[in-house]
Amino acid sequence: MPSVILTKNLTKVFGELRAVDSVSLSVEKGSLFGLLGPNGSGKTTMIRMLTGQMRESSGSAEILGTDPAKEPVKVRAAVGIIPEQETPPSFLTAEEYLSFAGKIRKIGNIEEKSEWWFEYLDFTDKKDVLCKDLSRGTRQKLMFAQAFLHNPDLALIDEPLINLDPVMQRKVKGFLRDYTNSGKTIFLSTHILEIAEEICTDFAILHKGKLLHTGKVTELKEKGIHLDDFFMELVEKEIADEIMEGKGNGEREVGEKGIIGEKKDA
Ligand SMILES: Nc1ncnc2c1ncn2[C@@H]1O[C@H](COP(=O)(O)OP(=O)(O)OP(=O)(O)O)[C@@H](O)[C@H]1O
Repeated sequence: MPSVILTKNLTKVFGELRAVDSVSLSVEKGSLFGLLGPNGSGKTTMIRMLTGQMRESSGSAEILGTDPAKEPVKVRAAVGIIPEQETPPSFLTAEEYLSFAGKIRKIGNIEEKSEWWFEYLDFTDKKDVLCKDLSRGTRQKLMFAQAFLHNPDLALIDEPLINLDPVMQRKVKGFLRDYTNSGKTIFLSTHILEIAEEICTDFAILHKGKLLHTGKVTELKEKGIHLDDFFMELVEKEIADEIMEGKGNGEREVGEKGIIGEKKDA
């Protein structure tokens, strides 16, 4: 399978902090890829670099064959993006915002497509409401619609389900699964492990900017391991290694009852 996202030693440094630290990963076409990590582990910084919103300090990335640092506008035109802080312009109504997003992306039949999204995500009654007066969940629906309006080959979405009610979450999860089953790719950042386990095909775990593991969700399922147990043990082991500074030798054995075994190369 070809890679739609490829990073090599991608790094972002803020002063003394290595927010993303030499991350090399590959995301295959058609995958629903979950980027998992605790608060502050570097997920949003990764997405910002991959979408050309932020330049890397070192290393490189390729998105659909394009370097987002060199051609950010080309990358942003091709992909769908839901940024972490959803902020549709406050002075536009929901309908005006989708129309504006459609014009920027030069999408035909924008009224018809917007109508479909209003109905699909069940917020037709809010289309004339100013974005500033929308609830957080409705703003998230709007950001979701704008990201998928042009049917992108790749969407990078940062915590897209967090403000949605259970009924809407189920609908969006189904949409994401169908979307990737049709050959498109989703790169999803979340710290809700249950959602990742339920819908993702592949996952990567970030901790303090470092890639601790990448793998397939089915591999864990076949071994009867829950993603949250795997995640907790891996992150706790990393923290223990940090405390026992200098002791780590690259092995990640976690004792008799450990589920991780040894560290897999990223
Ligand atoms: N512009 C910035 N300047 C300085 N530090 C930053 C900046 N952006 C992010 N950071 C720091 O980089 C680290 C990674 O932040 P990031 O937002 O990427 O994490 P995250 O995994 O998305 O977190 P969360 O799950 O809480 O949203 C954090 O320590 C954060 O404070």
